[in-house]
Amino acid sequence: MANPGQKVVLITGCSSGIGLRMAVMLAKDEKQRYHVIATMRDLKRKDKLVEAAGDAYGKSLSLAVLDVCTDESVKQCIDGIKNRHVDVLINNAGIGLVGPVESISIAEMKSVFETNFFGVIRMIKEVMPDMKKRKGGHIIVVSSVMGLQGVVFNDVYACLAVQLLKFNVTMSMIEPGPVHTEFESKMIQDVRQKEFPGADADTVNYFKNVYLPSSVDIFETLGQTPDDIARCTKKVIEQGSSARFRNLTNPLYTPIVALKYAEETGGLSVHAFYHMLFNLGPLMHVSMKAMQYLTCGCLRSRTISPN
Ligand SMILES: NC(=O)C1=CN([C@@H]2O[C@H](COP(=O)(O)OP(=O)(O)OC[C@H]3O[C@@H](n4cnc5c(N)ncnc54)[C@H](OP(=O)(O)O)[C@@H]3O)[C@@H](O)[C@H]2O)C=CC1
Ligand SMILES: CC1=C(/C=C/C(C)=C/C=C/C(C)=C/C=O)C(C)(C)CCC1
Repeated sequence: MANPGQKVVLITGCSSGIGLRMAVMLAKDEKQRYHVIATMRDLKRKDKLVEAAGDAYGKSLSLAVLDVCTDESVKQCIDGIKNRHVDVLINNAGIGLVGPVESISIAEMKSVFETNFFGVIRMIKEVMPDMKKRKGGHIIVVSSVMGLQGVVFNDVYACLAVQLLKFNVTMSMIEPGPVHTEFESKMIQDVRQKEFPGADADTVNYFKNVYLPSSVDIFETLGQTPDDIARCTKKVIEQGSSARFRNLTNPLYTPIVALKYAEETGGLSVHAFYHMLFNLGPLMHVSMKAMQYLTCGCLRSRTISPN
């Protein structure tokens, strides 16, 4: 149970990766400011978290079952918290899916939306009304640099941020680029097992032999650790109501995002990505470094640095 003065932080998807490291970092806060409710859909996967939490387990860190895809599971978890009081909600649970669109079934795509989109909405619907009543709270969404392309989602989040300001509830997006977690290994394993039915040989070839090696290269050159993302998120929590809405975590990735805003038709980013992927190939990470150099690191200040 939280001590008086401690903020109750609920995190989804804590069995691995970013959620696990956030839970541990906040529970071990040197000033003991947080009580973390680390949730996961299957408690059989708790061992890594319990081990990493050490002494904090059972004190500033407690465990609860929560599957973001089920209304009942979400309700049961929140009802199980004293006064349903959550100060900081961190929506972290999420799954990835790569591959040519024609080879992916609608059911598979729906499962991504069910987790990454409706999972977040489900959590917000359950927790936000109490925050509005209390006139305080912070909702954090671990989104992605890839989310910056998804205008529809961003509109929904932006609208919520404006409305919530009126109730003193802060909304923040954390937008990491590649991070070394199970996300990456699950993606590679998934691709190995699949045959991509419905996609033509050229598409499968570009996907497997051009995109995937480049993607692995990008993870190697730019990849952050889940601790980096946890540190950024801790900073955002500590900024309270002055926290920014968008928080890019990776200064090396900012030039890529900047292209999108530098030229409003989208032509610049489409052609730059095409060139990087199909013409530069193995030299791509050199061009990423060059872009960083050309922007003189001045975009660094536009990120929430983990350091
Ligand atoms: N790694 C990366 O490069 C990046 C990741 N992100 C985002 O960061 C977040 C965390 O991912 P990351 O730590 O990297 O990946 P991991 O695969 O290591 O962790 C994902 C976590 O989400 C959980 N999860 C999946 N489905 C559900 C569900 N229905 N209910 C509750 N929990 C669920 C998983 O639990 P289980 O063990 O039960 O499967 C796991 O604990 C995701 O939202 C992802 O989209 C954003 C940018 C980059
Ligand atoms: C191949 C390739 C790219 C790959 C980017 C990757 C692989 C980003 C991964 C982000 C992740 C994993 C986000 C998770 O939500 C760039 C840099 C766009 C440049 C063009 C070629």
